[in-house]
Amino acid sequence: MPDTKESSLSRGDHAAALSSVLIVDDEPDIVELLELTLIRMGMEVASAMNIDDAKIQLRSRPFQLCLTDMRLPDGNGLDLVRYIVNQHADLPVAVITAYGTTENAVAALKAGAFDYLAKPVSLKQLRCLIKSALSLPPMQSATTASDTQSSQSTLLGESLPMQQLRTTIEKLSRSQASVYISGESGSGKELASKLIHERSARHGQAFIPVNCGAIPDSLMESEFFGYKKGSFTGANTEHDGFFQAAHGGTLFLDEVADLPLAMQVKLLRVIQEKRVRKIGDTQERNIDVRIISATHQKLNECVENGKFRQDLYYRLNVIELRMPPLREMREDIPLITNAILKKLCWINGRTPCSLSKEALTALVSYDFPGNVRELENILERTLALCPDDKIDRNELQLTPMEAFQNTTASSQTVPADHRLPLQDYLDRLEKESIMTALEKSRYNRTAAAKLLGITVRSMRYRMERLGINQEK
Ligand SMILES: Nc1ncnc2c1ncn2[C@@H]1O[C@H](COP(=O)(O)OP(=O)(O)OP(=O)(O)O)[C@@H](O)[C@H]1O
Repeated sequence: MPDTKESSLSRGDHAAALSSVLIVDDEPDIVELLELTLIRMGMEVASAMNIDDAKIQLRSRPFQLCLTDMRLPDGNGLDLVRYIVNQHADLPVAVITAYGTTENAVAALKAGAFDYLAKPVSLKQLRCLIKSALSLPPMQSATTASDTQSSQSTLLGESLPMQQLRTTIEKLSRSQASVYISGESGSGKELASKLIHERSARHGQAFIPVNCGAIPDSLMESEFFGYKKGSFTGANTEHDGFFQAAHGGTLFLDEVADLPLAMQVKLLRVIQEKRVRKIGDTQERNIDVRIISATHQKLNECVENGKFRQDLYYRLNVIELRMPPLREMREDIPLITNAILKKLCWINGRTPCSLSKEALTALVSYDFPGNVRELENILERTLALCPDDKIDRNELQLTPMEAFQNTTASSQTVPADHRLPLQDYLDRLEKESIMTALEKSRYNRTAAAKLLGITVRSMRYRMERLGINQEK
């Protein structure tokens, strides 16, 4: 028989009474402690001694959270996590691990656990975990991009890789684990990280994106950790860093491979201790931040050649999400193109435009080294130069090599256009300017971008598009 206990509640606590928690543990003392705490928080509590009993209870009624020990008489807590992820995908499950066994915690997070608590269980952490788990939004079907979200915050595409990606995002949004997003420039890493945040229990809190490659080394520490008034010349007021700004929410570390080694050590410490000390402060303060990181570089190679610390890599890469390049989802190009065109026409107050059949064929055959961002740039440039509402293939001005590499027999009837050599010429000029700026700035991309009057992001995109080696 399931053992169910309810708290006696005042009227005001009624909403909380609807939340019920299943505790799975065979140690009566721990069960009692958890029960007492949860009942005091206004929860309804049921407990199970083993995995079989837990499964029976899970089938018999809905729960809003499951807390399970890792070592159970008839199996491992991980087995229960996997069962819940498969059979009750909407139910967050947290594991309780023995002191110092971080491998178990990481394995549970990888298997889909929402979070973990280390023994001895801190009641403060337990309350925090419960609050987060209960504020998770209901799970969405991830097969199609949600109609309720604007295309700006939706990963568009109906191809298999895109459907799988959305399913994975939906799953890992329901976890507190650190996520590392790999993928080429412009493939939607930042967009994916925003979606993870929006679909997570942290959705009401801040999402702070940080481009690690754009912060001068001398400002790194104060930008990340903040400073107290008077801690250095020019510190006229107290200042919050990225960690304080993201407290309760998500910190997105874009281009994390660009962090200098000295900063990597400091970051690792903050992530491990979950505490931050502002520059000039005497005290460390608790910080609750979920970290999502990304880079277009191969982070494992950066570890191998000593540019990135292995211990930090393991901390950040609990779960890896790979963004497919646009050329691996060619069937999505028409859909994404139309969505971008629609948005651009609307922003510019133009009547809706469309592409000719040949133009669309050319786009679908193009390799897009700069991925969706490059597609956006191509369409923006085309709209600026094309007054008509029908866009032809030659008006797209695709880079010749790639544009003609994969063309079909039918598209070869399109006459050569004088604008293609012009594009070549412009590319050459652009490449020369970038090379000069890079040489002047000793290959510091941030400084070079400043010299050219463009953003670091735009600089990176242009370097990639023009095949300029970034590793110098
Ligand atoms: N599947 C997609 N559907 C709709 N828009 C997309 C998709 N993928 C990317 N985008 C759009 O492409 C642009 C680039 O995306 P984003 O900035 O997330 O890429 P990134 O991988 O973080 O790039 P970088 O490596 O340069 O930082 C954004 O405007 C984003 O909204």
